[in-house]
Amino acid sequence: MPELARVDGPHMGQTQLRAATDRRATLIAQARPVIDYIYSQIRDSGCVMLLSDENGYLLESAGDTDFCTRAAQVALQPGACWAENTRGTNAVGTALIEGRPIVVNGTEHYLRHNNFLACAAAPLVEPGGRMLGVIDISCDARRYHPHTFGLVRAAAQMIENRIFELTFVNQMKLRFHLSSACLGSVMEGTLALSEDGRIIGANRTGFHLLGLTPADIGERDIASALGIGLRELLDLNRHAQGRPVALHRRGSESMFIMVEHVRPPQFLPGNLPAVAPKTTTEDALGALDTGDARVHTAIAQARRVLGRKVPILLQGETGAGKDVFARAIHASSGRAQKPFVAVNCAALPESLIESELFGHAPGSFTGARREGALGRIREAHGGTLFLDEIGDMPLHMQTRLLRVLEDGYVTPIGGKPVPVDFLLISATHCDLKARIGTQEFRADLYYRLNGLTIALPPARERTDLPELIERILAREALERGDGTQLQLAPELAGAFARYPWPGNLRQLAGMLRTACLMLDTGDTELRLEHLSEEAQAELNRKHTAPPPTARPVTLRARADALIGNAVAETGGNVAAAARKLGISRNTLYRRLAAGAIPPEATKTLQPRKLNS
Ligand SMILES: Nc1ncnc2c1ncn2[C@@H]1O[C@H](COP(=O)(O)OP(=O)(O)OP(=O)(O)O)[C@@H](O)[C@H]1O
Repeated sequence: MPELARVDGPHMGQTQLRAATDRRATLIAQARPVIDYIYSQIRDSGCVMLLSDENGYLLESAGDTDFCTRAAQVALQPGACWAENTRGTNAVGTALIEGRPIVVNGTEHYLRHNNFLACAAAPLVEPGGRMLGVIDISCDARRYHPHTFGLVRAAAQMIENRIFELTFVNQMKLRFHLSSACLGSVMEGTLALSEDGRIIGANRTGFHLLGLTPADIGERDIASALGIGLRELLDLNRHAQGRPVALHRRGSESMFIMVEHVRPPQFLPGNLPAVAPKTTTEDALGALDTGDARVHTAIAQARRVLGRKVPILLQGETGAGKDVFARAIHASSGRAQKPFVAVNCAALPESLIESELFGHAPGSFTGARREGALGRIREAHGGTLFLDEIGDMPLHMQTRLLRVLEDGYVTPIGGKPVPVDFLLISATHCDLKARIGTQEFRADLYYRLNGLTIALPPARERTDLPELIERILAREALERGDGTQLQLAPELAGAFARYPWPGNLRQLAGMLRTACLMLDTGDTELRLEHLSEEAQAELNRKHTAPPPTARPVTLRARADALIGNAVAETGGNVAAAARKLGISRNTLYRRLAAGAIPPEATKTLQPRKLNS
């Protein structure tokens, strides 16, 4: 029998434990209901159920008082570390190391004083393959029943499935199993699919049933995995009207499938649907609920995590309202009285971003402020940190940010680590997964930011433009000081309905603001003539049908053409072109750098402007 090594491994104090649980808020929020449910089935059988983090620190427990008292004597309780390198072979630590479910019974424990335990544990892995922690059921070795191993594996699968659903809440999902009875159960395989049928995520059963590996995610499409294309799959599913469909595969067993395809209602130019009834909720998030189904879903998602420290990733095109949405989350949360600190990662020069974000100690480097600087992260302490354009954060800053998010401490340049507490909301207009693929963005940071992804629709797809316009006009009227409700003339309303709004709500709000300024005193109707000449031409250009073309025109090509026109028309003045398009200069620079520029406009651009 091995000698008794260290009786006590590392143990966190109450404050550290609180900080550690705050950092794993998403994991705990998804694990807690499962722990409560499974424990309710095994209560009074002399056991404890435990959740550990990815380092083996126990975070949560639910157990029978008598057994918990015995377990506490060997530190089997929240705060203690059960990593294999501190306590030798044990279920939590060994499951972490081996990455598979395991039972460690009685004398199989390395430490003699743990030999009275029987522990079954299963690792928890997030959709991207990163280890999140372990779920464990421990009891007295004399009372161990093999069923416990099945229970703990089922619990792990339930938790992983919950995390999967949260991660891909807005994506099309394919649910499948070899048995139709397993569809809708914890055993079903699930794939998250992009609109063009690429596999962007899979749960554990999904990987197993289709023989996928993490390297397939983002690479393979549904046709290569299941032998049926997306269109065919959707057709089959439509005909099945909610019933499972049997898919006969050559050389493999038949599979039962169901597609969950939540497609938002489309904005039909010139045919505005009726506006949904106004919300009666008066809080900041409720005020954004102006009748669009996708925005309504986004608000409902945000509400679900209000009050919990779940990092939120806002996704949407430039000007779609991410900043406004982030502020509304903050204002509706319990942190509303604390600071809301917004940082535009694309706007910060790379040389300043480190001290701006993390702060610096007095006199820590040449050029530093003598009194030092707190840094934006610490300024957000107690409140919300909003990292806009997170996709543009330099890689080495991503590493530092990841550390802050993992440790809950920020280390100013030349200073010591300081604990920080903030709700993190980040926003991006770009496809972070694609940036992970090109190694411009860290996958582990992506998963850390993405406790919940909320997608905001572009203006052209919103079904509530009339309502939004009404709100913006009401605000303008208030600012004018007369409070009279302004209206759009039918001709202008029609032009707005047909226009695709490349600059999204920013462009819409900008146009309305200019028009309001042009109104004569006493006039309450906005007409085309109140818009700038540029805006009128822009709206008119969209009235005319695009010239017939042999090749299909992609959205990207249309956007590039608009950008090219704007740059050409402003004689290469990037700031003016960005204003005209209603997008930020940074976005314009990015698109120009990506080649969104016709040769004739290139001649007019001055290099200084591109680099400024
Ligand atoms: N719900 C809304 N109601 C009315 N106006 C809105 C709304 N959301 C956004 N806007 C208008 O659009 C402008 C741009 O919004 P916001 O800055 O939130 O967009 P964004 O997605 O963060 O853009 P970027 O990616 O460029 O930072 C706002 O200043 C406001 O005028």
